[in-house]
Amino acid sequence: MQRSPNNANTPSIESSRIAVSIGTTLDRFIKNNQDQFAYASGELSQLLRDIALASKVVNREVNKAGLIDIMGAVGSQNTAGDDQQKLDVLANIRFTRALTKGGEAGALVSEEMDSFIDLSNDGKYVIAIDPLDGSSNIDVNVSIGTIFSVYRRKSPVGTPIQEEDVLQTGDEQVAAGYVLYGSSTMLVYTTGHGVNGFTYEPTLGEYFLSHPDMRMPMDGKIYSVNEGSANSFSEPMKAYLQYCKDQRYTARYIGSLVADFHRNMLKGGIYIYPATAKDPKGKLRLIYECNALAFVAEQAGGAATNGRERILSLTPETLHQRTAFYVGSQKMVEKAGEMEEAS
Ligand SMILES: O=P(O)(O)OC[C@H]1O[C@](O)(COP(=O)(O)O)[C@@H](O)[C@@H]1O
Ligand SMILES: [Mg+2]
Ligand SMILES: [Mg+2]
Repeated sequence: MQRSPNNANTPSIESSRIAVSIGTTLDRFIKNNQDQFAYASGELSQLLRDIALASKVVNREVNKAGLIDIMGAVGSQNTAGDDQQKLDVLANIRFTRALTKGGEAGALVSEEMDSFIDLSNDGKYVIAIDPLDGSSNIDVNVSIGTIFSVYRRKSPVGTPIQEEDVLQTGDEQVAAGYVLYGSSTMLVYTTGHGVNGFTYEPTLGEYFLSHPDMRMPMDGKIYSVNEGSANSFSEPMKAYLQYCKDQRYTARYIGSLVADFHRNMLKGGIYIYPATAKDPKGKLRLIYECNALAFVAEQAGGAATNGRERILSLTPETLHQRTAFYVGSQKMVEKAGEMEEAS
């Protein structure tokens, strides 16, 4: 690690992708890397700031979940048929409000909203969001997250939002990432120029660069699968699970996609939510869960498939479409794919 010439104590990393100092604020990092934002007109970077701001508000509520009345369900269900938790609804309000206020977003797609919102403004971007990921873990104080994808609208600004604007392939994302509300709160994102992670410092109310140029190990020894549904897995999936055990891999499953993904990105591993009897098309949603993490994974040197095809190449047909999801270290995703292909 080089030492920056003008401040011997500040570690700095020079790489072909970025020039940063650990401890750079998110705002400063965005400013310094404006050229990484497609079209570089400031709108996309402002969108990212709006997402960061909303995540700070949600973080504040998550941190005191046991003290304030945001535990439990609200009594309604979302399109996926999940019981909406109070924090699902609250997080959806916070992100919708922040993204609507900014004016850069022209449309919003959310797990917690049946159809997309056309903001009828001059916003050039379409945001797809899972406001609160890992809802089953809210009341038990286990890490949860937020997942977001940003697309550029295709229809002309000032005209109604069309299906083509909200049903884009993952390869068309211009930015994507997640927020992890864990022992610390982190925001991790990519704009197609590598992946960077920022840790939230609550007393200063700022995100600081803590994980520059994140790389996912090519191989790993961790597998994350809900084995409780294993009886209804396909034969190739059962075979891959047995292969993981024969290799003496470690089983780790938090039940919050963002948290399982983040761990495997740092340590090397694979997360799989395959097709099951209960969810024959898989459980996770292509547009606001899988596309974002697939973009981050690939940008960090990992891979993401539905068992056979690249997630980012899939063309969605409906907003809340589900898919089987295999994501993580390249060699592990390839191995699982080979076993699928062999069947
Ligand atoms: O309880 P299961 O079937 O293992 O499913 C857990 C998965 O479902 C999810 O909770 C779905 O996400 P939401 O909480 O946003 O609906 C993922 O975070 C998690 O990986
Ligand atoms: Mg989710
Ligand atoms: Mg959710």
